[in-house]
Amino acid sequence: MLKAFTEPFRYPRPAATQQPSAGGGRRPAAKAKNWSGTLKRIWYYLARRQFKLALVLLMVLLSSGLALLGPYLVGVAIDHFLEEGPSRLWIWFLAGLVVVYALYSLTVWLQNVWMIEVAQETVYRMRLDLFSHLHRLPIPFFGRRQQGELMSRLINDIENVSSTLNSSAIQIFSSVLTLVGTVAVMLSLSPVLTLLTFTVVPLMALGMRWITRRTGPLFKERQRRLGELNGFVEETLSGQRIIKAFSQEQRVIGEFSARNDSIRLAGFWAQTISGFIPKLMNGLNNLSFAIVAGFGGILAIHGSITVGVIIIFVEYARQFTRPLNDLANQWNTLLSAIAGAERVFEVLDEDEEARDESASVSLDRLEGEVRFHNVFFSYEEGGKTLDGISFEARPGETIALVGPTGAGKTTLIQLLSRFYDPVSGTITMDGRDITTIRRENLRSHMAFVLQDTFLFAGTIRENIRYGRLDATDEEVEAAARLANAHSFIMRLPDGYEKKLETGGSGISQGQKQLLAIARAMLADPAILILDEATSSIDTVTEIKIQEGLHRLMKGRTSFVIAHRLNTIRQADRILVLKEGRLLEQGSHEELVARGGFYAGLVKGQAS
Ligand SMILES: Nc1ncnc2c1ncn2[C@@H]1O[C@H](COP(=O)(O)OP(=O)(O)OP(=O)(O)O)[C@@H](O)[C@H]1O
Repeated sequence: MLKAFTEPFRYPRPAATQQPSAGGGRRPAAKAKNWSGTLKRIWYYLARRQFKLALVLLMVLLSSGLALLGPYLVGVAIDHFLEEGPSRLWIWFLAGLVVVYALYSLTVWLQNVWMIEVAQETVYRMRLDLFSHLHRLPIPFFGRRQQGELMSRLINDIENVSSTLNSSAIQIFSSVLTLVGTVAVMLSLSPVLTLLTFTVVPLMALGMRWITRRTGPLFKERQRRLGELNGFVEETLSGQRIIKAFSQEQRVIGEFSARNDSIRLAGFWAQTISGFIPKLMNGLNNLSFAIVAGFGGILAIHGSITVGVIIIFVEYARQFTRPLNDLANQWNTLLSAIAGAERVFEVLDEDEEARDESASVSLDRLEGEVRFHNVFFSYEEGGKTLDGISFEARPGETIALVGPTGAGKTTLIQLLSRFYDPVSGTITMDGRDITTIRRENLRSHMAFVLQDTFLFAGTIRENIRYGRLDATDEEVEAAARLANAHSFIMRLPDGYEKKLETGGSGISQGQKQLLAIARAMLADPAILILDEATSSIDTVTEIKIQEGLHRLMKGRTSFVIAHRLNTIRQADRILVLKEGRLLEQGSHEELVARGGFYAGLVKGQAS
């Protein structure tokens, strides 16, 4: 059976420390800011397409070899014709060159196509892993993170990795190969001229070091700020009503502007400084060209090298600095991709919701008997959010939870659904410790109807069917009838096919509640969690909701966070919580007769 719905409880804001059992603890940030670790993990993804990758590498090898062969042929041809004079061989040299460059283009094209395939597969896996992992993370994790920021990791950071793998990875690899090959051939032709060409290398290395030391942190910072901006945008868009209601538009725009500006600044400096790289490389390239031409000419005059070798060197000097240039250009892209990948792996390293014990069971049926045995719980070390709670709910009973704000009512429910586990004490269902029941199975026996009903973008029918995905249309409508939702649905222009926007804008608060009841009805759970609406709903809808709830609660163990005297009065047992302690429990009459805290509350409400 599927869970009716895990509504967004009002999960409070970040807890500084986690209960270990909550499973939200972060591992030491060893992997973050760890280059080799991050690259290894990217490799782990790439290695899934080993065969294609091997083909790519083969093509890169071939293309790099062909790139070396071209200029070599030209040099050999020049020397040949200078020595032997004009001959018919030129046709063959020309044909050879055409073949070399045609093969070069073919191998480059093939490596690109295959690498795109590998890259797309890699980011597909990464994205899937991250999304699946996000859905296995414990609830406290989401209290600590902004949704938009997480989305930015899922979309922007992975996109960053994708574009780098698509283009830069090959380029970097082929640059290294070309570089090694060029140097090897240069050395074999003229060690002296090679050394002279190398004189620009230390300058290049120094320049690059100076630049990347500055741009690396800037790119990373920009990425981080971009993630935060995403979070901010998401938060302000979802909190539109509150922002408008409190006339905070200008403040929000001001804050956005400041954040936007900080990204602009980080981006400006990162791009400006890294923009020096091509200029620097170009300058040094020209310098090496001049060195080869000048000194090569002198060597040729002295007869220690041929004109052909100079031509080869001029071409190779360019080939030698070009990969360096490419490497330098790709460096920034690589830096930003590694920063992105690190941010993805950082989330992947978050501990998942603690795994179910291997001995955990799945129950087909649950009667709905619930017991708390001396349960203690705290969000933070040393606190006492729940302080020795013990009570029993027999199958089918309605338990009302009352008490002042912050008393621990929501927390008690969170423990029941195992979003958190007690620090000590046990919670049992049908006599079985709930930690021995698989979480998914446990939650599938529960349904939630909360104040703030969350509806997904989709039709009304789809939203009700969320309670049980294999329900037929007839079952969906029957559930809606029982929930008193059918008549309002039929009055809508498209009836059950009416499309709702995310959050269910377009229908009223009361109607949303009726849909939530229908959804829970369809799920047919043994245990119900109800958070009574505090907002005022018109009397007719209110009666409909009460009727619907009444039918829904029949035969199920229901926990109601109650605000209304009516509900409380009808409950089989009322648990009165205050500052985490269970002050009193009993029926309405019993508690009134006792004349304690509850009796005071009732008097207060009555007056
Ligand atoms: N994630 C959290 N981290 C730290 N403290 C929390 C967290 N959630 C709740 N608390 C604290 O635990 C206490 C109990 O909160 P809880 O939400 O259970 O109260 P409640 O009785 O449901 O209140 P209300 O009627 O206002 O919803 C409060 O003091 C609250 O501040």
